[in-house]
Amino acid sequence: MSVIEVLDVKRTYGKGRDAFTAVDGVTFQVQAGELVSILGVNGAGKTSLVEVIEGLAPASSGTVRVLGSDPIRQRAHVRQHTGIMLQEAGFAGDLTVEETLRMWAGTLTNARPVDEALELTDLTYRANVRVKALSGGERRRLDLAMATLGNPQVLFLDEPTTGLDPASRQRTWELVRMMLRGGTSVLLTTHYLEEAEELADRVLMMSSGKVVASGTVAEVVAAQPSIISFTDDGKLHPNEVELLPSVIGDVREIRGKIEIHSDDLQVTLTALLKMCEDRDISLSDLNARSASLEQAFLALDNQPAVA
Ligand SMILES: Nc1ncnc2c1ncn2[C@@H]1O[C@H](COP(=O)(O)OP(=O)(O)OP(=O)(O)O)[C@@H](O)[C@H]1O
Repeated sequence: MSVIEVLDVKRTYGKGRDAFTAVDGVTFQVQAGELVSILGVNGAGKTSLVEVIEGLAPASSGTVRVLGSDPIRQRAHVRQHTGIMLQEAGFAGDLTVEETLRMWAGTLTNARPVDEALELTDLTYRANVRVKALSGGERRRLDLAMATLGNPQVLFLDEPTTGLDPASRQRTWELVRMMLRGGTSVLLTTHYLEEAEELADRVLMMSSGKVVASGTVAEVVAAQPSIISFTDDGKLHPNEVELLPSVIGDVREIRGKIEIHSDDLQVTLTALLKMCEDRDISLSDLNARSASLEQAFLALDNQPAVA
């Protein structure tokens, strides 16, 4: 049994002529210990979908099961095993960080020690500070400490690292990986594509309420070309560059820099370097990179739905 099962879910706002379908027939599953990341431009329908899975709003049609239960009708059972980190959490500003965590721990059946939660989110040194005095990033870390305090089987993370410095972001990713190793299933929404590349077992790209691509990062990125760019001081003719093996599309010149796309990075790069070696041409600013999730994201947005 999947931990999260979403079957043909639709969510429509308003009625009649004003009706607007924000989620339009989405189906997917999340297995135990798996992290699935939902990606999409602003307004794609991510929050509208995740709210339904969290049991915060009903679907207009379709079914959702979390740990085999309906997240609205069997809310008590589902909530007991779920951690939710929303974009904006409402904390009592006058409580300290530690008091906030202790109060929350008191409501949970399987809470980790508060000291451990502080340590894992790097908040030990802020334990006695009132919540209203925390910086934005520290507040975000407190959100994460609260969401993971009960060792949940299912964890919802909505933009968990927005506003975090690079070191705190790494710590957050470590904590998420630790939860995954412990068997927690995670549903992550993020605009930070490197975060999805780092953490996601599978990604789900949404556009206009529909899923337009899904699979592992490697699968979603596979259709995109690799990119090689360099400066050659005009020694190579665009035609001969275009004829290198596995080059696809036109050769582009951007501010004196040549950019080529390849569907086999190793083959094209080897041939390019051989040609330069034979003719004693030195390339400056040489850069070669495989396709990124960001490239796939930009290419896939506005494409017709596949699921
Ligand atoms: N209460 C509402 N009433 C009417 N339309 C809504 C409502 N909430 C959201 N929408 C619309 O539904 C669409 C999807 O919104 P949603 O917030 O789910 O997108 P999102 O992918 O989470 O965007 P973002 O990345 O900006 O958070 C948007 O066009 C939005 O304007």
